[in-house]
Amino acid sequence: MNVLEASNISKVYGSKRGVEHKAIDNLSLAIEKGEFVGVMGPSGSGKTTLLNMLSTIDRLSAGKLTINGEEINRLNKSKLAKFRRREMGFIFQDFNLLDTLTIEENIMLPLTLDGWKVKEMEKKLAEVAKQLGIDSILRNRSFEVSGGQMQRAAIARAIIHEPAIIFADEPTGNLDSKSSKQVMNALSQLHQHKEATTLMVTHDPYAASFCQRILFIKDGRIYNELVKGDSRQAFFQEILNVQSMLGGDTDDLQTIRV
Ligand SMILES: Nc1ncnc2c1ncn2[C@@H]1O[C@H](COP(=O)(O)OP(=O)(O)OP(=O)(O)O)[C@@H](O)[C@H]1O
Repeated sequence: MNVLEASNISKVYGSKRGVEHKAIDNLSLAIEKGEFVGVMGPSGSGKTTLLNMLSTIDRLSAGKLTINGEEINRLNKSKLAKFRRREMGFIFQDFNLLDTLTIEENIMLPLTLDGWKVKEMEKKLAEVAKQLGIDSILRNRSFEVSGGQMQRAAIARAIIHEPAIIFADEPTGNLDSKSSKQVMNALSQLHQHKEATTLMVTHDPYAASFCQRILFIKDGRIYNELVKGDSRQAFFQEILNVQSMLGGDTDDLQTIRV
């Protein structure tokens, strides 16, 4: 079953001089339930635009987007806001935790906004905190814990309401290699044991090697697709090969830490 289906979607940006720029060009993709899909591509290829379109933050210029059976274009503003809150989880590069709240208050935020009972929230909190190995920091504030712990708390917040799909934007972008490994292990565990469906945009080939499938974007179109076999190390090498064919971010090639 497909959780997300995008058919012939495009995004056109206007410019000050009236010249239009097609950042996403007639692109189609589908994500099955439980899949962990990565999106990679050189700078300016359209990754952020695609993520914003698929996560309903940006409207499509053309095409059709269906998530969990719901055609997004047909939802009005308030229904879309509710749909996004219930059916989507977000993980950002800079964690986006509120530092006036404790870690546990941050994690429970999606449930608080949805009016859950305290007992039920606490039960769910205990479950996700255990999964992500952050039980011991729940009473701390975000500035009292490490980057890796902050990101694992952000993952807990993204999954606590069991959304249909999780969107992750460069989740390891602000982390050292040890924390990146913990965060990517946590995400792939969720994918393996909880059937969480995830779309992750990343420049980091190491992080991407935890995905099941990578879509490479160039000039707003899908340039190539890689599917992981049995070995993450071999997949990592294949990702590097496609990246070098695509050109662009030479910095990415320095992230060799299989
Ligand atoms: N709001 C906007 N208005 C006009 N053009 C835009 C806008 N946002 C992005 N673009 C253009 O669309 C193209 C795709 O940009 P996008 O940010 O999606 O690329 P990206 O692959 O995420 O890049 P990076 O890896 O550097 O973040 C670029 O040419 C960019 O200049």
